[in-house]
Amino acid sequence: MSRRDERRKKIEDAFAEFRQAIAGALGAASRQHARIAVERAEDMFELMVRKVGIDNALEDPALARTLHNPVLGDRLVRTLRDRVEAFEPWTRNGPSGLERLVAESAPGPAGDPWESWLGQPGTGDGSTVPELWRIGTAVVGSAPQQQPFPVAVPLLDSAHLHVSSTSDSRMLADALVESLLLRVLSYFQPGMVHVHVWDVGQLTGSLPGLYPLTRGGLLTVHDPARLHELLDELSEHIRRVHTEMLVDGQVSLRAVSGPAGRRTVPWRIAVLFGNRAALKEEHQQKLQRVARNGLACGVQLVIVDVPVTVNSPIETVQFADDQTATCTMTGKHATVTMDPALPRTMVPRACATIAEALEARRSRLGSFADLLPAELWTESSAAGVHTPAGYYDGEPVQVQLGDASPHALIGGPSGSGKTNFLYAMLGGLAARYAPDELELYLLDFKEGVSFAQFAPGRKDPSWLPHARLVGVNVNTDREFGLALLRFLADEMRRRADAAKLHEVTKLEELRAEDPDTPWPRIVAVIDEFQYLFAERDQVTSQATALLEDVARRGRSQGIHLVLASQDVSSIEAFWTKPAIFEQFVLRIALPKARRVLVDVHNDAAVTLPRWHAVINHESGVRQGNHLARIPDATKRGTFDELQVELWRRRPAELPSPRLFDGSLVPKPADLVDFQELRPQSHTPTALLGQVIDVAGSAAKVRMERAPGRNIAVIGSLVADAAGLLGGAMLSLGRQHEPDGAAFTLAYLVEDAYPWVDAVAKSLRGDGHQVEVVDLDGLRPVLRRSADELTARLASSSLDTPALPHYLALYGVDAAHSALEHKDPETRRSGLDELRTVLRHGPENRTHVLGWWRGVQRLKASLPMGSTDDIGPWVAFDVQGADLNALNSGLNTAWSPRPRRGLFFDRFQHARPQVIIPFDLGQETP
Ligand SMILES: Nc1ncnc2c1ncn2[C@@H]1O[C@H](COP(=O)(O)OP(=O)(O)OP(=O)(O)O)[C@@H](O)[C@H]1O
Repeated sequence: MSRRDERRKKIEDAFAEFRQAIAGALGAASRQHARIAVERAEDMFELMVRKVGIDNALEDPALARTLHNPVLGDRLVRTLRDRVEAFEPWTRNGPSGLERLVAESAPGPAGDPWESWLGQPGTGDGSTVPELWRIGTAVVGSAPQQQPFPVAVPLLDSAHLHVSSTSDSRMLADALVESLLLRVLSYFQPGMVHVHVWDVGQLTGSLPGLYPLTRGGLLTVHDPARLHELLDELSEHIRRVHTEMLVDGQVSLRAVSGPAGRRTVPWRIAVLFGNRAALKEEHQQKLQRVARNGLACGVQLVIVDVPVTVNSPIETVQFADDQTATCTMTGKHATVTMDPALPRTMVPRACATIAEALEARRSRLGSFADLLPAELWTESSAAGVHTPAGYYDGEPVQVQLGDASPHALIGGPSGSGKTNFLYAMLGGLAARYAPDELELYLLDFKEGVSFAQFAPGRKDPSWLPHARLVGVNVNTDREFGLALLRFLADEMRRRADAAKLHEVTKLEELRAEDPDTPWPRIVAVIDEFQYLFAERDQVTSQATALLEDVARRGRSQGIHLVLASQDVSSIEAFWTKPAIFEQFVLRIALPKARRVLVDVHNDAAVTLPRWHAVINHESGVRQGNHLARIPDATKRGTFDELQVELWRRRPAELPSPRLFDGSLVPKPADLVDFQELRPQSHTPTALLGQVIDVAGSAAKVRMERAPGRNIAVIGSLVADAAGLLGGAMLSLGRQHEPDGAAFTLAYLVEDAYPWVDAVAKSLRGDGHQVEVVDLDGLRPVLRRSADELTARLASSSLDTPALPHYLALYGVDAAHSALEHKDPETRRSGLDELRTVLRHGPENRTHVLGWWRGVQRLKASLPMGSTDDIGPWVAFDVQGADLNALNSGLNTAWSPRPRRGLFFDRFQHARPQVIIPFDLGQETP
């Protein structure tokens, strides 16, 4: 073989080898390709099956052949196995777990089949609210086993409900809403849920089965053209809840009622049926506002076929044409089948039963006893006090005194029931708050004894443990109102000081910072308060200033005023004092009350039926009106029984309330100040009667060794003067040991003798030396005293202690003519001697306590009419102008009134004060 052939063969072999190699390579590649192609097809198959879901794939006719391709068998098995694995926890626990959960979260009518509850009125009082409400059952279509599980949705405080349907499934949507409403209505006590229905298409027709509820006011059907009215009504309700209930920073009604509290404001469920067309923009906005704020205020929306977007929790149920539904609660993979609709004939019957039960409840509820809590004295007054005072539609209507409504104004003509209202309110409060949480100061200017019940009485020894002061018959003693206001202002300052010390500003904070000190809220009631402002005088101007102070600053110190009046003009006068009036946020108008509410725009009181009241926590504007029927709280077996029960529970150490009865005149021994007098070495104090103050203190004059420490009583009536002089002498007697002082009693008018005699006997009974003289005997007494004093003055023995000597002269002016007579030897008259005693006596412990029957008569006894020697005086039936002659510049506007004296001690007082002289037991002549 030529070298050339040889080379060619090599080349050909090489090519053959190459081709073989190529062929081999190509063959391998195509095999590889075929394998990859099969694998890819299997992957694609698996992907597709997983994507459409194995359950769908199995049912898809287009896939039927592919699924039976043996090549893909493995993948199918793997997918099926994976699905079983993936669903395993769900299959094991899901449906049964949900069953359990729904049973727990949707108890009773919220979740049970209708057979067990439909037709029976509910009993829930709102203290517990089911978290879920059952609507049907669902299955997860993609699950290996189609185990059904219950489906329930959140409602009421938790979420609104949005239902959308197609025209074929709308009936199901209606049935769903009806079932849910009946579940809710049958869960709670009748009256706790009010339903509003609006249907864009029809005035009647939607939810016809619920119509019997309209009878009890539980269902309101709204005009299709007036959606705005319904939405405004709901907004107004939300606003009210915010202003009246969520006043102390709570965020929702649920938070206000607390974990165990009964709901006092009924839920409002508004059902809106649309036609899938969008609402007008204006309605959209209103609806969104209601949706946003409603849940916290017990307003629930159920929106059917109204396209909305709302920015608040909302549950959606979407019906498909095939009558199944999906809902947000279960997600789109679960297919929900609604529970069957409630039996058509039973729904109206069930609703009628609910309405009847409500009516029965309304007629049953509403007595005084219903105002009281199940347990007495359990509430804290830290943030304020509240109580129902009446009923509207069988639901309690609350009154509140707290930061938001600090003070109350009550108005109504005579006989309209103001006193009864006060009893209802005070009963409710006293039953809720223990006496260390709430103190009451009760003052009635009316003649009569409407508050006397609260204090211990002769027949009924019980008293209201919260009452610290009860004032009755104070009609002319306006000073007593002043004293109460002054006491409140002082207490307010004391609280403000304590708050400052703890670096807080409000009572609530002070209580938290200082838990060991009782800081009760104080409610001060003044019935017929207009008497306080009855005259143009100092009492009125002081009362106005004090009232303004307490009204403005009492709010933060837990001091609340409740003022009642039947008098329109007094309330009108109040309007002219806006600084005061504006603080009276709580207004209570009884039938025909005028000017208590905002007059022009709020005439609700005019048409108010008997025994009703408008309770308004918004300064009387119309939107704030709450009508309430007030139970009889004054008949036997109401407040009186409660008081006995509370009295039995009172803490042992609690003192009875101080009773101020304007018709009573105290005996010396009635006053604590008198009881506490003991013999002592320091300056004695004469008690002249009772000051008009909250503590019931005595009017006191310290009998110092100083010029002017005599006491003058001016007036025409012996009873007044004798009560005063006698009380003073008896009180002085208690401060000296027997024989530690000399007492002279001179009756210079006959009428005074019985009093003088009684006082003398009493003093002698205590072991004192008492000299009793008549007109004739006075002169020697004066002479002796004057001589003694002159001698002491001359002998510079001024500092050696003299025996105290008290001369009570009854009717000094009656002795004038006798005293004017001059002694032929000494050329001194009795008057001269009297003047000597008045001038020099006090420094030597000789004090004159004299009664003159007029200012001029008194001045006639004094040298040149100078009143220097008379420090303290008490005037009875003397006009203010005459008194100015005693102390120029005093400018006293004093209108005399029976058994009251005006007391002034220029060394002690800035202005005179009214006192009640003692009753010394003598018949008034
Ligand atoms: N809610 C009520 N239910 C039944 N009776 C009532 C009710 N309210 C008041 N009464 C009765 O009406 C009468 C007058 O009531 P009350 O004394 O409370 O009125 P008032 O406005 O305080 O009148 P006044 O100012 O003249 O004292 C009383 O006999 C009382 O028992």
